[in-house]
Amino acid sequence: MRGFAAAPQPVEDADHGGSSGGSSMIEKKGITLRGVPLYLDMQATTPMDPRVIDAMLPFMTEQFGNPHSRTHLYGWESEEAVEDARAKIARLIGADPKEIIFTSGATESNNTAIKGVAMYYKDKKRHVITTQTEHKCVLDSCRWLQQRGWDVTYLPVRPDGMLDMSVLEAAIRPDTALVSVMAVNNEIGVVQPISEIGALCRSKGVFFHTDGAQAVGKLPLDVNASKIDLLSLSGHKIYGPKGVGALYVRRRPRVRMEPLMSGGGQERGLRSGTVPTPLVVGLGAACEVAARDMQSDLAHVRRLEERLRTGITSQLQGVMLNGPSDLALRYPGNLNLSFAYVEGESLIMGLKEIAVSSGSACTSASLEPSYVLRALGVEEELAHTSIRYGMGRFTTDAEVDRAIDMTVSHVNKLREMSPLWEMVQEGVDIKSIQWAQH
Ligand SMILES: Cc1ncc(COP(=O)(O)O)c(C=O)c1O
Ligand code: FES
Repeated sequence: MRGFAAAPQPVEDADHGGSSGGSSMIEKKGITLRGVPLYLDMQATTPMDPRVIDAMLPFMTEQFGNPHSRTHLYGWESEEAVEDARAKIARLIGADPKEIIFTSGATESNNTAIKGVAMYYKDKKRHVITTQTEHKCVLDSCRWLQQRGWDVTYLPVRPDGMLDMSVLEAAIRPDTALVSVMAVNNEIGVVQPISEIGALCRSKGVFFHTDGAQAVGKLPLDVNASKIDLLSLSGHKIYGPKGVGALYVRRRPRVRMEPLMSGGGQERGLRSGTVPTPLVVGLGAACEVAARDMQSDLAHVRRLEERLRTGITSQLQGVMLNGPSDLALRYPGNLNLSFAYVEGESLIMGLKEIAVSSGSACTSASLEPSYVLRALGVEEELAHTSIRYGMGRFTTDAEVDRAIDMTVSHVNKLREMSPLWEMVQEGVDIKSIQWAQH
């Protein structure tokens, strides 16, 4: 991680001549690690930027007032800080501050947008459209509606993860209330054609919601230019705190919705509950920094992605990219690769010294590999050996180089033990083999 003291420092392992003396063993969940793993999982969460922590601290100490207290200075200064944060979030996405609702994160924003809009318009419109590759919280919110009598269309995507505009257009009906399509996919980084979707939805009189958890603060996004009616964002994906997010709700043309939370009527009645000043201030600071640093952050992850991808593919055959290869269509901080001729579980277990995410089911309770990769048509074996490398603002060249070394040496080691790999080396066409059924 570069530059900042608060960012977690990787512990170099002895094999790579590290200087930080990280030979101490860590025992966790039955796995022995040689030190703190190298963190390349920025889609899961990001470390807080020290500038964000600095902004938050006063609101966890002296300035602890309830922002809704109207009768004293403690309340007034908290309210001022909350409104300042709201303006910073609005500025990042080209919105009016009045259109920003604070929530606990993108999960709540997505639930509120989808269920809230569908319930408000339920008498006239009972159809919702989304895609098969959305985040679980979007898919589950849609299932929730289905169980209560709504009709939901889950659109397929192309093999690179992109939504086909003609498929979307054909799915829109007179009773469609909402289209929900994420801006950037969390597993494969594909960037959906948000402006085209917005224009189509506006022309058909359908509201357009986008889950911007992986996009806001990382790629330029403007709610008016892209005709977005509702947008979800999350603090902890953009170097801000966990447990806070926001929902943008358009005022003109006005989007109406039922609140999911009953109570004191805060946030224009759409989200009752005391607004958590320190978290909201942190989100505001994260958005301000993101707006300022977006171009340099992007250039940084573009360079790292190129280094990582070419570093791995120049040394290994049989590596498949999941998602678009065109970097105009993929957020470069996300590189998702599948490794042929290795066994999924051994690959994941062997790479425990790098904190990455996997499309394999080894890491979860389900036995199915990633539904996102399956929706792209990735073969089951390759879905099992997929690794998502997530890079960000604080990722360094040295970390990427270690990830390349570890990946290459581990994949080579597994392939040396693989009879399948031996056959491939000998020129046998694996697909032509009749495997014994059992
Ligand atoms: C695309 C996407 N949507 C929603 C979420 C949920 O965000 P939060 O953790 O803020 O609830 C995530 C995070 O995993 C995500 O990647
Ligand atoms: S690799 Fe573990 S379940 Fe597929």
